[in-house]
Amino acid sequence: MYSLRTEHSFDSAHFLAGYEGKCSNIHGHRWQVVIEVKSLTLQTNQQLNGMLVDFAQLKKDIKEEVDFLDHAFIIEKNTLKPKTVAALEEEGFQIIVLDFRPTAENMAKYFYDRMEHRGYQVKSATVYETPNNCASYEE
Ligand SMILES: Nc1nc2c(c(=O)[nH]1)N=C([C@H](O)[C@H](O)COP(=O)(O)OP(=O)(O)OP(=O)(O)O)CN2
Ligand SMILES: [Zn+2]
Repeated sequence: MYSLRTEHSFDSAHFLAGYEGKCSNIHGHRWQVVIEVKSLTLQTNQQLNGMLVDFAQLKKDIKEEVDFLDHAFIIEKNTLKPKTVAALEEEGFQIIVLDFRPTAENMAKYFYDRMEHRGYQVKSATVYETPNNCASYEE
């Protein structure tokens, strides 16, 4: 089995609704996303001969996924009043509403699914919330 690994980061704010402690308040992270993709075989055509996928393509794809969340305020659906979300949007803030609590674990699954959706066989997705703390998802 071959695997490739690349990483990219984004800066965004979030909070954990229902959490008892400081993480219930709005705060920011430099989220570091590490993606590993896998394949039993390598490509054989000229340009990609001997490659699982061109690193350039893999980097482009993860960058697009990560950039969607960059410099945004990530909110779990139904955890803020609609009028609060509307007011933030009216102020021009970049708001991303997700169906799940934005923990490192759930964000790892999110990136796993996004990359699978792009056609990759994902080995694992890891998300660092801080330089020392990360969560991974794999199947
Ligand atoms: N299993 C998880 N635990 C926690 C998560 C998570 O995603 N998965 N997230 C948080 C908070 O988002 C918080 O930002 C992280 O908290 P903490 O580790 O305390 O990070 P700090 O950098 O603030 O740590 P210090 O040691 O205080 O500098 C909480 N738990
Ligand atoms: Zn946090």
